[in-house]
Amino acid sequence: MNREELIEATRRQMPEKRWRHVQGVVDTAVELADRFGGNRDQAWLAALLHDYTKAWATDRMERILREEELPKELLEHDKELWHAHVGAWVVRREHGIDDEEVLDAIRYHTSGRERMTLLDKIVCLADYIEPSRSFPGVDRLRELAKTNLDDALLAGFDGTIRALVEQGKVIFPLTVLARNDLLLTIRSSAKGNNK
Ligand SMILES: Nc1ncnc2c1ncn2[C@@H]1O[C@H](COP(=O)(O)OP(=O)(O)O)[C@@H](O)[C@H]1O
Repeated sequence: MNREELIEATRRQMPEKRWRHVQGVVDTAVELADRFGGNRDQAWLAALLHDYTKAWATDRMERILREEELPKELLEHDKELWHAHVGAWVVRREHGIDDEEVLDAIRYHTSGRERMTLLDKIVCLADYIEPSRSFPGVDRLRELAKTNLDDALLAGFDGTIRALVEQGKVIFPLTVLARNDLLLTIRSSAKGNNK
């Protein structure tokens, strides 16, 4: 399958508004890859496929989550988180995507994880700041993203965690682990710079 066919197959999975979001994430992820020394082909592919099953019916995703080798604890958490792992599984199966770094960036684009790779960070941050996103604080993230990937992503996770607490929602713990890990990385690199 060539690039155009993959684009078309992805576009068919979702309504127009979500497709515009995906296009924004693709453009932003490639920009971030150029800015921070990431691989632009992997950034393009992971961003294109990151929301592949986002618009699928919940029961379709649930069936895959239950029947395939996917983390069962997701079933206890917000359904919003399911499409990331299910999407990675589906694009491997349907399109033969076998680049594990790309698949991980898809799997962890919503929750984050500890020790995120550069590609994970690029896709996750692009998802927060692509041009059609509007939420309180998004402009601050865009500003931070001009110079510092980790600072911008940390601010993104902080905002997500804060919003989930304010809404009284259960927090999928990987986001807290991702946030703590980033914070410690930022602090230790600041100490290193002061030596
Ligand atoms: N750790 C978490 N626990 C629970 N819900 C979360 C967590 N992280 C993100 N979410 C929720 O997942 C959703 C992600 O939505 P959105 O960013 O539109 O999806 P996508 O990342 O696929 O583009 C938001 O509703 C957000 O509150």
